[in-house]
Amino acid sequence: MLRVWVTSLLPPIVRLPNRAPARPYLLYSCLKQAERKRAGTGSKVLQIPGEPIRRHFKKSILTVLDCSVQPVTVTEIRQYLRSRNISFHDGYSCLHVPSPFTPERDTSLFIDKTTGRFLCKATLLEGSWEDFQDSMELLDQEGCSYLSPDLLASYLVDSDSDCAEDHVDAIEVCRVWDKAVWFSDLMDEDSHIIKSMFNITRISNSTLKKYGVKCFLPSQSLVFPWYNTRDSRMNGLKLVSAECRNGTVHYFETTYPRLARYYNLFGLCVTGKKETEVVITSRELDSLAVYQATGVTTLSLPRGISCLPPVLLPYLEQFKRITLWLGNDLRSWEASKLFARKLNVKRCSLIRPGDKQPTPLQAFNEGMNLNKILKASLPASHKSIISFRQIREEVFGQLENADQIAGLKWTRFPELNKILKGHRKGELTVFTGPTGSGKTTFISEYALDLCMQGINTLWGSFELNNVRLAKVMLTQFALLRLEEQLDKFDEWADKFEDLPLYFMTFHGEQNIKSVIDTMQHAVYMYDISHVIIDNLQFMMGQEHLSSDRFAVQDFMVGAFRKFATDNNCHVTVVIHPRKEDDDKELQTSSIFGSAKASQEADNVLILQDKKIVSGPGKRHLQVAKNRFDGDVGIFSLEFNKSSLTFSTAKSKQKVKKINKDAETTDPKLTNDQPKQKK
Ligand SMILES: Nc1ncnc2c1ncn2[C@@H]1O[C@H](COP(=O)(O)OP(=O)(O)OP(=O)(O)O)[C@@H](O)[C@H]1O
Repeated sequence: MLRVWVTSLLPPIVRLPNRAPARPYLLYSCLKQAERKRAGTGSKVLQIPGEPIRRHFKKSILTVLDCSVQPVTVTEIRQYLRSRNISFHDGYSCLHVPSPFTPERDTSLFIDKTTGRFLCKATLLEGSWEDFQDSMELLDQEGCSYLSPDLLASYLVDSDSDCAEDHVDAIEVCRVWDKAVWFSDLMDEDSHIIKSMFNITRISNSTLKKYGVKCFLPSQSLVFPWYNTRDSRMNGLKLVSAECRNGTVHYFETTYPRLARYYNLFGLCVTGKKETEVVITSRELDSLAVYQATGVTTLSLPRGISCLPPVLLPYLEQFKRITLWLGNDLRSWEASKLFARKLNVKRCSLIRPGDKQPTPLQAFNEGMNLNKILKASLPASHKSIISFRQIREEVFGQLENADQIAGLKWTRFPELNKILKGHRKGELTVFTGPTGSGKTTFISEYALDLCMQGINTLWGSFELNNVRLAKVMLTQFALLRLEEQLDKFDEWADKFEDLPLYFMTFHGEQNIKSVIDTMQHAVYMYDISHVIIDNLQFMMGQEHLSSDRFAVQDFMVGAFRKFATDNNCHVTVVIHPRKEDDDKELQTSSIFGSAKASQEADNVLILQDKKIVSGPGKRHLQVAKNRFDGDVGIFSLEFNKSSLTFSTAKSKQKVKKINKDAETTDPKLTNDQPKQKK
């Protein structure tokens, strides 16, 4: 089965005046002749964004990672290409290959070195590594020189629900674009008011026009178009509106299509094919500022610092030098380091946030010399041995931004912020609690809270199936008993769908290697920064039954620790305790096989439900280890059965410091076999 994403093979649904929308059509092909002969290639590594996944929900609610395909390495890809005498050029993030979809067979096809996914820039056909191999087989079978659109079209089937969604989007794009006006056509006074709202009074009308930015007067929004690189038709647009509340201006973005399917590298339509240097920013207005101040080629990312979708990498292959200037806070700095790895650090340099290096628009508005800031960018590649001089600025940045270093704060668990200080990238959190005490329910809300603040989250729920987990999360998200208010389902499900939330399809016993491979893949594809594993017992596997289970557990905790550090990604692992003693609360030593493993975790959280609990439903959350600043403590949680949430109890009990030395080890500990929930 070949699944490809085509933006241009079918006629557009609605035509815009002059420019026709070419919204991506999600197509499923039935390449019966090219049935896979190779074993294990029947399913996909990843769900294509926007694809309808769960039929029993009205709309697709889960973005699922299907983990059944073996990851491909760049060596295997190269070997395959050589074995078929396909010439290729080794690019920065992709291999450049002659496209089997164009008669010219020019090198317009890009194969991602990490995932094997391909994109043909000439036809905008997209697919997996298996799809590419199938296409090559089909080429042989058909005995033709290339796979023409006519030939492919006969194998392609539309996805009705996406077409319907595309149709609605295209109408809206058309309506907004038609009504929007150029700044040069506005009265000076109107133009000034709107520019002031967005702090762009210094951006000229000609810069705005060059980049196709219009103004949509009914909502006083800026309109950023998304043009198709192939034929300059319109794929969609982004509307940015400003609203003043309590003296502060808030900005809101709406995209067509919805954000998960919005892949606009803004500025690409005005970028020359021969340009070799580019500045990448996180906001369209920053790109306008950089361009106007310096004249350099500049692009901005479709979803800011939250992700760099690999599907965009082929468009950046032409650049020999990339400067990432993503913002003026720590999260932007973290994102620029992460994105540089995807882009290939050798060609990247980064602008470090600081007083003298604010966001591009701010720097431009303050009359700073942007060329000078660009010149001061730091190479992203670093040697393994460095001197303090090289990291001195970074140390200063950490001290200067102490609050940001402490991590993202939970909005629903202020007590947790008091003890743990926040959620930080690259850490490993181990979470335990007695059987059936509400571990999954709590950790679901704990992760949802962060996800709602923009933390790209990947769930590995091996015990509870994804539909049941999503039902819990959706209830916690809506803070409503949705089964009694089904009429509100769509409203909440629509909002829920926009969260950067992904699920692995694993269920039941799993092998740690395939789980780690999938996590690695998800980090690359979706810039995941928080992975939740619920729970570790499901990775113990049959092969380990004879060996010491605690040693195996230690090994796995070590593997997650390494993953968290290597990928600067937070991993939260749920672990069942060893034998529980009804009279005693759990402690760190109730969890692990050995002290070595407890050293691996940065944070240890325990959901307590025994001695210190007075009423039904009451729980306490104990922070038993906190490597960041050593503070440990405990606070009470109250369970709300209708919203399935653990709001922090408003009791007088303050955060209590716990004496770590009081912990003892229970020598009579036994294994706790995992049970799978239906
Ligand atoms: N504090 C609570 N009071 C009462 N019921 C709760 C509480 N917390 C969770 N529940 C309910 O208890 C059930 C089990 O919760 P959950 O699956 O989160 O527990 P768990 O600790 O993950 O279980 P297991 O040990 O089997 O993994 C769910 O139906 C949940 O709604």
